[in-house]
Amino acid sequence: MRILMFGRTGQVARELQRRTPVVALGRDEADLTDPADCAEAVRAEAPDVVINAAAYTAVDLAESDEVTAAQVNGEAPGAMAQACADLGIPFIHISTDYVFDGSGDTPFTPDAPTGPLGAYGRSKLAGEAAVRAAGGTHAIIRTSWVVSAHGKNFVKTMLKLGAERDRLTIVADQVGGPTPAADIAELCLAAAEQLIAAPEKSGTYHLSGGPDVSWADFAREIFAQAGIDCEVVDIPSSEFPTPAKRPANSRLDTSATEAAFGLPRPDWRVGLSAILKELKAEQG
Ligand SMILES: NC(=O)C1=CN([C@@H]2O[C@H](COP(=O)(O)OP(=O)(O)OC[C@H]3O[C@@H](n4cnc5c(N)ncnc54)[C@H](OP(=O)(O)O)[C@@H]3O)[C@@H](O)[C@H]2O)C=CC1
Ligand SMILES: Cc1cn([C@H]2C[C@H](O)[C@@H](COP(=O)(O)OP(=O)(O)O[C@H]3O[C@@H](C)C(=O)[C@@H](O)[C@H]3O)O2)c(=O)[nH]c1=O
Ligand SMILES: [Mg+2]
Repeated sequence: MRILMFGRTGQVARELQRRTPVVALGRDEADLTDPADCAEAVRAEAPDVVINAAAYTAVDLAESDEVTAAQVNGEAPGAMAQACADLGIPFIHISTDYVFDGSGDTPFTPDAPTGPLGAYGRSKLAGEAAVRAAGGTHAIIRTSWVVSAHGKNFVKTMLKLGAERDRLTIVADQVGGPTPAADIAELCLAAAEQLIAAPEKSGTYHLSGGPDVSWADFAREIFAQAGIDCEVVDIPSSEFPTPAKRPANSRLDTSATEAAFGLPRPDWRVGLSAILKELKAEQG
């Protein structure tokens, strides 16, 4: 299976490259602010499958830079998907829990109504629509709270802040599933393989780690596993003002993913322990 991937340095992009040979296009080879260039890259490589692991992920920055977010997260995936549809190859795309409005307290199923609260979520929702509109074989994998040993994520932030401070205030009224980038990479590869053989599996799927947890409780588990002595104090989102509003309920129903691809919902506490081990090994 010859895989072309957009993204090289991101969390999911790195985990994919650890698992299998891929042609990975970094920003220098394909800039997602130039959607036509991305489509041309697909046609030039003519692979068996394309995975898009690149995105504009700066949630707060997107509020004041929505034009760029819309190009990178909306138009570029649409152009990639159209090029894939023209070639008759599957397109694997990653989306987010932030397409939902965060209402209620039950997990969102893939067909639940969307309603993004901010510019990042709107741009990702536009990307989903463009991928579907291209009409080709595709998997849109919505995930949440991505963590890994590399790049920017909540685990890395907590390890840094926890070493500097003996007390942190963390929001406790946003609940979701932390998801190791490694598990997303596994699902992308399973989906790529299976969509080639069974294009009728095209559709939108959810993957998040379990159990669902608040950011505050996630921080507590990070400190417990890392052996860091830092008190976590629960606060409401109103006490942590940010440019972008985040959904209170980020729970994703992953049952259809398990049924279609045979991958069980990952336990993020196991993934977290692997991430901490990897970081420790790197520090020597
Ligand atoms: N991070 C998270 O918590 C979540 C992420 N997701 C989704 O998962 C997917 C993977 O996310 P993740 O691995 O965390 O992302 P990262 O933020 O770790 O990496 C993003 C990647 O996109 C690249 N990129 C950004 N802008 C451009 C551009 N204009 N042209 C080319 N490349 C660009 C970055 O390149 P460079 O290094 O050069 O900046 C980087 O390689 C994305 O679709 C994201 O929306 C979904 C839910 C949660
Ligand atoms: C650093 C810090 C954060 N927080 C809160 C802010 C926020 O609600 C929560 C997590 O902060 P982050 O900045 O990591 O969150 P954020 O960047 O919004 O993470 C999101 O990224 C995008 C790309 C996604 O698609 C989402 O699934 C989600 O992972 O923790 C505190 O309450 N106290 C703190 O000291
Ligand atoms: Mg962030």
